[in-house]
Amino acid sequence: MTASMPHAAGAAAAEDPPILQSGLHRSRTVTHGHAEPESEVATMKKTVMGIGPMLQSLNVMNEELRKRKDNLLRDKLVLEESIVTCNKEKDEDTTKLSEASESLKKLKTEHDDGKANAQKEIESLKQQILDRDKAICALVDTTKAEARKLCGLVIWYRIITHKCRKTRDCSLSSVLRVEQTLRILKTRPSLHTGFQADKLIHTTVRLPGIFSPRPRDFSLPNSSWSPKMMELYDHYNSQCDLETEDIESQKGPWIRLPSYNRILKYAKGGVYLSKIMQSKARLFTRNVYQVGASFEYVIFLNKEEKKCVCLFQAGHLLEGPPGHVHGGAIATMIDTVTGTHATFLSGLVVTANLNINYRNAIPLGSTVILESTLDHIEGRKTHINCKVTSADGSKVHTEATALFVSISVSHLMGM
Ligand SMILES: CCCCCCCC/C=C\CCCCCCCC(=O)SCCNC(=O)CCNC(=O)[C@H](O)C(C)(C)COP(=O)(O)OP(=O)(O)OC[C@H]1O[C@@H](n2cnc3c(N)ncnc32)[C@H](O)[C@@H]1OP(=O)(O)O
Repeated sequence: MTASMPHAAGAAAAEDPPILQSGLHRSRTVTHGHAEPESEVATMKKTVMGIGPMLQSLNVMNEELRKRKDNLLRDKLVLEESIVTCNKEKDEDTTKLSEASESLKKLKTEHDDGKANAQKEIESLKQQILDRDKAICALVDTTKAEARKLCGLVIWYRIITHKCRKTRDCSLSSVLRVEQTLRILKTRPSLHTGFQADKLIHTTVRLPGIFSPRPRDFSLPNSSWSPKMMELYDHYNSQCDLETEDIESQKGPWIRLPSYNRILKYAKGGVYLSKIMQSKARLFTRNVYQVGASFEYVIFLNKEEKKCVCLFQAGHLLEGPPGHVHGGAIATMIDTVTGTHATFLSGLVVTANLNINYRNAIPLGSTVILESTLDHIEGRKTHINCKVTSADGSKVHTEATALFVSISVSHLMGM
């Protein structure tokens, strides 16, 4: 029994708090050691008295721990709840994502289908354009005779109507002749390009008297031209061969280009162009009858040097900054001269790009020279340079580069 005592005491010591342990230990020692009992009791009492506050603090600690445990349990519950909510949201998001990717897939399919359809439409339109071009080429190239006949009829019709107007000949035979021509023209196969005999006749009939078969040539000198302008004109004009109907017979280096439609014949391929494009409209620069008021100019072409020179005198209608020429009017002249030049070099063209540097303002009424030179031709593109200088060449007013792109007749008709 005694042998097992220390073991039991040791086990109790392991479970009890340290102060309690030391008190018990001492009482055991006292019992076994036969020490003075009274003092030992007093010590024991003291020890027991000390245990009370210790137990109290232990209770407080215990309470705190319990509270912490409760809090942790509550937090755990909250976390569990939010995990459930998160999982729910995650599920919802996954569903939404799959729905979105589904609709995206649908949209993509629709887009691809639309694109394929558009591509098909583009192809078919391209084909239509090609067919239209082919039809025009067929007419222009293979049935020239037919087209010429058509043009001949138009011209004939114009002459008859003009004669009738002039002589006030309203006789039955004249009316019948006109009617008959009209009928023939209307039965001609019209191209799918807006180039319709009907329209042509309509335009011709309704043109006012000023558009006579002999239009005024605005490139000829008039009373508004300054002495400088006249001097320069004489200089270039003296180097021109006389203009004749047959361009092949013009042997001089310079040609003075008349202002009206007939100049188309000088363009590359223009002899035929001038026949199928019977427009009587003029460049807007030639639409002011009051001499000296707006664009007074003449263009000379040098076939050998492949360049153009334009003598230009700006009138008061072209005022921009006080006393000076408007930049747009200068741009117009540059476009006109380089455009004419490019037409001569490359046939039917349109301006694709025009870059202008205005260096010095041009005084109204002064004479300037626009010199247009070929930079290079690259496929459909004709690059032209242009310089505007004072009449004596001492001052550079403007410098420009222009790009012209060759177009087909059908492009022009469809523009
Ligand atoms: C001299 C003696 C002979 C006398 C003859 C006298 C006859 C007198 C008769 C008349 C005188 C004329 C005097 C007046 C002149 C006035 C002219 C005007 O004011 S014209 C109206 C304003 N211009 C337009 O309205 C064009 C509108 N634009 C178009 O129609 C097109 O955009 C066009 C034709 C320019 C191009 O279209 P696409 O589809 O046919 O060709 P894409 O492939 O786009 O271009 C072809 C090449 O050109 C380039 N290009 C096109 N536009 C460009 C740009 N703006 N800048 C740079 N490059 C461009 C491209 O990059 C392409 O080059 P890559 O073949 O690839 O090397």
